[in-house]
Amino acid sequence: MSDTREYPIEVEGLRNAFGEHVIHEDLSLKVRKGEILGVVGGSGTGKSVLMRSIIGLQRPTAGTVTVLGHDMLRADDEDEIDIRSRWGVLFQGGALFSTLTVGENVEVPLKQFYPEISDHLREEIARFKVKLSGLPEEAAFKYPNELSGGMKKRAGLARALALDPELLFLDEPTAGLDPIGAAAFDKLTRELKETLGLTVFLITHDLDTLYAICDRVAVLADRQVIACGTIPELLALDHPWIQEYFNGPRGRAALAAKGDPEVHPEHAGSGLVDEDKTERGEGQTMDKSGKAGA
Ligand SMILES: Nc1ncnc2c1ncn2[C@@H]1O[C@H](COP(=O)(O)OP(=O)(O)OP(=O)(O)O)[C@@H](O)[C@H]1O
Repeated sequence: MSDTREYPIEVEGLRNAFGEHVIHEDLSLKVRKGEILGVVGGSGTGKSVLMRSIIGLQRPTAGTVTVLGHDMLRADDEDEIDIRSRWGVLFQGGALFSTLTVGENVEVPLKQFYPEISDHLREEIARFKVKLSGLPEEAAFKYPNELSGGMKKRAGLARALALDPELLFLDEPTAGLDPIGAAAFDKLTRELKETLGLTVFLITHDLDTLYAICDRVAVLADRQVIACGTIPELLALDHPWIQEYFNGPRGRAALAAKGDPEVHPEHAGSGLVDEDKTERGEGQTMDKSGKAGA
């Protein structure tokens, strides 16, 4: 059964370090059910490490990560299998097995999590996911090296969707795609989110993607999520990185392509303040620089 909690992903007080190199310190983030959350930040700020911490590929040195109500750092094997079967991940570059066809790649998680499914049904499901990802059906029989960059991304997406996930993690899905291919991938992501009711954690450097499909954007800097909100909300902050990013020449071009980012009614009230904490009287306020204060 699908999860009904408001925040399927909750990260609190996260610390990640490689030796002396501290990547995250007291980082907190909540992802709302049904949203596409864009995650941005300069190169090396730890966007991928954050994603890896959430999906259990990176063990933090402190903090808690709760996914679909499960404490990821203390989950037993059974819990872990359950949670892993409820998310799909598209890694940078697609991470397809080069010796398997696209269809066989999509079958991998099906075999792993549902070994009892018959070969015939598994192949049918894989072909359906290939089509769902916007590839022609015959792409299921091709090997990754026979595909264009855009097709590889879609093949990776088909595999991420294999288990009908509730959560979808996308690490720079439009990197390396031409603008038309990138826009088509964005549209597909949005459509899939809406039709399948997905919650999407999307790491990107692509401003067009942020404007086109993200409901909110989390900004990583100074080892933390320094702000999280709609683009209009972020634009109201005068943090230097945020201003340079969204109001620099590329940001303005992306904005012009999209039109004025008015606050959508569904975003009203989705402020930068942690509403739950406010209710509990322990709210953080955000000063205009986007820094969380007491
Ligand atoms: N396994 C690892 N061992 C040591 N250092 C690592 C490891 N993984 C990541 N790092 C370091 O952690 C920092 C954050 O890396 P990460 O890949 O999360 O950055 P990012 O924000 O995703 O960057 P980019 O936008 O360039 O992809 C980098 O300095 C990186 O070198």
